[in-house]
Amino acid sequence: MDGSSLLFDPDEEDDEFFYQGAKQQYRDISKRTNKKLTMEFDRVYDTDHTNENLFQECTAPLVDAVLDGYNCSVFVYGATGAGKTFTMLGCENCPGLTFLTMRDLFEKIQSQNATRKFDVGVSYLEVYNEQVMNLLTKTGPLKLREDANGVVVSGLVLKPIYSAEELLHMLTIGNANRTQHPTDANAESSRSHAIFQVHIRITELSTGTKRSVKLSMIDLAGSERAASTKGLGMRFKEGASINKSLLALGNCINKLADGLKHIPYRDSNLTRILKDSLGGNCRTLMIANVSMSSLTYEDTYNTLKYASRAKKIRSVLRQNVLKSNLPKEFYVKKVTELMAEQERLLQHNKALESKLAQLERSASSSSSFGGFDMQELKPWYSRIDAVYTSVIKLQQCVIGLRSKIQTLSYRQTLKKDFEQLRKAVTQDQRLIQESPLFNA
Ligand SMILES: Nc1ncnc2c1ncn2[C@@H]1O[C@H](COP(=O)(O)OP(=O)(O)OP(=O)(O)O)[C@@H](O)[C@H]1O
Repeated sequence: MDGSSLLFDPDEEDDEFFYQGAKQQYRDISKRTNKKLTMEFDRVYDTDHTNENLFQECTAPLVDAVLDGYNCSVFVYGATGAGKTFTMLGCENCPGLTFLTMRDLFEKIQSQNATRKFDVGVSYLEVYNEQVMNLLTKTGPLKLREDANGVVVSGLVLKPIYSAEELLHMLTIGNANRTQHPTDANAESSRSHAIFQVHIRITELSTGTKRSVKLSMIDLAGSERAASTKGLGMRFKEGASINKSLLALGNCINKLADGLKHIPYRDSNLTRILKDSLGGNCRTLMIANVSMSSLTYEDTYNTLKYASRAKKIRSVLRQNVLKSNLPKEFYVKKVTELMAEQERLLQHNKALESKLAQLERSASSSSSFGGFDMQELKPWYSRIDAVYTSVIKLQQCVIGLRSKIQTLSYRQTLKKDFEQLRKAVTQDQRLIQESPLFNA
């Protein structure tokens, strides 16, 4: 309909039927009434839009967020044949979101090389029939386990990457290993969920601060009704497994949207792996692919319903900062600098205050406010406010740094005590060994 709303199942334009010049009102009782549902989304793209449009508006901002230290995930969801893989991978003339996003990521990394160090590693997994496989090495099934950092894939080794070309090469290898089988709905149907992840460790060269972030691109297998794909045997098992994991995903989305505490991530390996992309510390973009075909009417309706529910999920984001190994001297220097800055601002503030007092004095003695009108005074007031705000911020910073120094001093004292204790013990041991009693 427009850039952010969509009309599902609109009224069809019926040919009007006239009898003897009069329009006839009729209703086909065998026909289901149209749902005519208007749905609101952050953005709706129609058939004129390209993957490049999607990249510019949706995933380019995520690359900036990743480089600012936030985990981000993009996943495509929809009925089989609706265009999920096309959105993610595209074709030669119309590259998909993964290619465009990775190229942008590496360009931005290159432009920041002077001030930051980047260590990049990738993994490419597929969940096929509930089994987790490594698409880069064609190995598996891999086990999932949970630790303090969340769900971990046992035995998964990240492949270090040094250029955008290498990264795209890995993507090609993984795609070639992905499980695909023809269905009636799609000749090249992806029968597994594919999860491409780029893990980046960012080190700020000036401060040594480290951040570890993750960008995940997830191409889900298509939802399908068994009847619509006429799957038999293995294909039926595949379809059932896909639907089971998508059902588990739908349940998690519903519960997260309702703000519930217990989310059944453990119901499938797909939801276990996506745990931090759905409800964790992650900015998540969900792309719902829908087709205009009436063959996928129910699937399209379900996809849109899930997308509407997913829009309600709110997560709390934290920047991923790892501890920095900075010496105590760094903090001492920083405090000294901040205190000098604070002193300068205080002096500046005093000067502004006395200027203001002078103006107020002349204002009280004359109606013209000492030659200034109120409009001229306003900027001075806001400058004073701004200086006060800066002073307060600096004071908070100084307090934080002082407490860090105290902790470091305390640690140093403990270290010294420990050292003395160790020496004393060594000496005692030596005395014992040298004693005649010990040698007897
Ligand atoms: N925007 C598009 N422009 C041109 N071709 C498209 C577009 N979207 C999809 N297609 C074509 O439609 C077919 C099905 O698309 P695709 O494989 O991406 O569907 P899918 O949702 O990933 O399906 P499945 O879940 O079965 O894997 C492919 O041949 C693809 O090239």
